[in-house]
Parts: sequence; structure tokens; C-alpha cells
Amino acid sequence: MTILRAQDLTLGYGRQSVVHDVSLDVTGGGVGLIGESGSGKTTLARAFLGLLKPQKGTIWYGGQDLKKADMRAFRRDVQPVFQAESLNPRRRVGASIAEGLPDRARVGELMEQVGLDPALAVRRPHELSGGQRQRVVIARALAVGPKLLILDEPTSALDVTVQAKVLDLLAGLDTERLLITHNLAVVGRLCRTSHVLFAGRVVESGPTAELLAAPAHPYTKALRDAVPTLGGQPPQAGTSAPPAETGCPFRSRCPLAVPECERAPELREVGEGRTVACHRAEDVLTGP
Ligand SMILES: Nc1ncnc2c1ncn2[C@@H]1O[C@H](COP(=O)(O)OP(=O)(O)OP(=O)(O)O)[C@@H](O)[C@H]1O
Repeated sequence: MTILRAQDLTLGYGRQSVVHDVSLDVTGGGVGLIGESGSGKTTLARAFLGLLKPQKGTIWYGGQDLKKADMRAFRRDVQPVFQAESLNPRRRVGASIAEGLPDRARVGELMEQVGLDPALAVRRPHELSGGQRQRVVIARALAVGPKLLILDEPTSALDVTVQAKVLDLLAGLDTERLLITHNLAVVGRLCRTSHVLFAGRVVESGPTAELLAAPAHPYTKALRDAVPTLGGQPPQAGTSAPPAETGCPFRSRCPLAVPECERAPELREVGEGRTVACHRAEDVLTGP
């Protein structure tokens, strides 16, 4: 089932656009949005949460334009999971979790669901570990019974072993997820489908396992090769040259760039459920 759909979405701040013509479906099995810092991931997440109006295009929510949707129902169905720093430092964590609940009795149950001892409910965020705080944020998001969690770098502040445990927790939840990260190893565990963003454009989409095994865009390949482990640092894909302003935005960094790349590539199919915006996709797929 498609919970949210972006259609030809252009987003930005003031008169500047930072996300261009993005179309994607948030469907079952987990959806990943991958890209380096500044690629537009958080901007897209804000739009999907109804916090940023499109400059162009439409967000569909259950067949209805989000602009016209019942926002009370939407806020119940689609919940953000931000980093643990978003917790109110003065509030006991049990009270933070209870914010969305008609009945406080469920706090203990929710805490157990995310692997926390309910006795911790009386503590304040600074009296918990980073991993415990992140579990509190997840419990708070689950409190209203959402259909979809939108997770923005949910584990990047955690150390590797704690990160792996929080990912296990997320993988075991029934709730659907849209996961935003720079880390391909994280989407590999949590998302059946992924979209790779570069300079505000989707450059490659498809089943995550296939993107990891055989990337068709040189940027996806560079990202994959730059992230050897779950705890890896944010990737430096190729050089740090700024995106090209005309033609293919990745050509300023691309080892395979040819004169043809001065013409912007369209997204095209390169296999079942796979699209890529690269003139040289076939060479990337068959290359070393
Ligand atoms: N409130 C804002 N006003 C103006 N420009 C913004 C604002 N927020 C983000 N931007 C710009 O939009 C672009 C995309 O930013 P965004 O935060 O969506 O990227 P990101 O991929 O989530 O990066 P990161 O991983 O660093 O959070 C960047 O160039 C950024 O400077």
C-alpha cells in the first residue's frame, strides 16, 4: 500500500529550490532516502511531514492532496522520529512518551515494546544513555499508533553496537518507515526500496539489495564503496567538488564523465523496478 506519494516535487526556501522534480512512493517494506549532507533529505522529510509546502508538484496521502487532507488524521498516521536531542531535557521521559496518549497506562507497555525498563519513566533524558534516549523517541512516536514513521538519521549519534541494537528494534516493528540517512549499510537493513539523492535530485532508485550489489549510478557506487561498516563516517563520494550547475550535476566529480554528460540525463529504467539518471549506467553496471 502506498501511504505517501511525491509527484514532481520541487521544494525550497524562499525563492531558492533545493529539491527538484522528485517523484517517489512510500510503500511497504521500508523506503530509504540516501545522500550526503546538503542533498535535500531533510527538506524532503519536512515536506512529507506536512511542515513545508511544495513550490511545485504534489504530495498525495491516501489518494488525497496533502494540502487538503485532514491534518489531525495525518498527524496520527505519520509520525517523525528525530534524533534524541529533540527530547525536552526538563521533562521525565515517561511524560514525554505520554504526550500523545489519552491514557498514561500505556507508557509502560510502549517502553517494553522498545526494550526499555518501565522503571526508567521517571528519569530525565540526561539520566539515560544515548541508545535509551533514542528508544524513548521511538516509543513517543509509536504512542499514537502511526502507520508510518519518518526517521531522520535515527542512529547516527549512537556508537556502533548501540546503533545495531536500535536498528534491530526498528526492523522488528510492524509500522512502515521512511528512513533518511547518509549510511547505505543502515538502509540495507531496514529498507526494501531506496532512492539516492544528489544535489536535490533522485539519481537512482530501486530495490536496496540490488543498489548495493550492483549500483547503476557512479554516485551510488561511490557511496557504497565509501561506507564499509554500520558505524562508518559520512561518506565522501569521490571528490568534494560542488555539483555541476548544468547537465548532469554529478559530472564535476564523476570518473566516467564524457562530453555527453553536459546534457542532463533523464531518469530511465535499467531493470525491473530500477531507474537511474546516468548516460553511462550500463558501463557502471558492467564495470569493475
Ligand atoms: N531553513 C532553510 N533555509 C534555507 N536553506 C535551507 C534551509 N534548510 C536547508 N536549507 C538548504 O537546503 C539544502 C538541503 O538541505 P537539507 O537539510 O535538506 O539536506 P540534508 O541532505 O538533509 O543534509 P544533512 O544530512 O546535512 O542534514 C542545503 O543546501 C541547505 O543549505
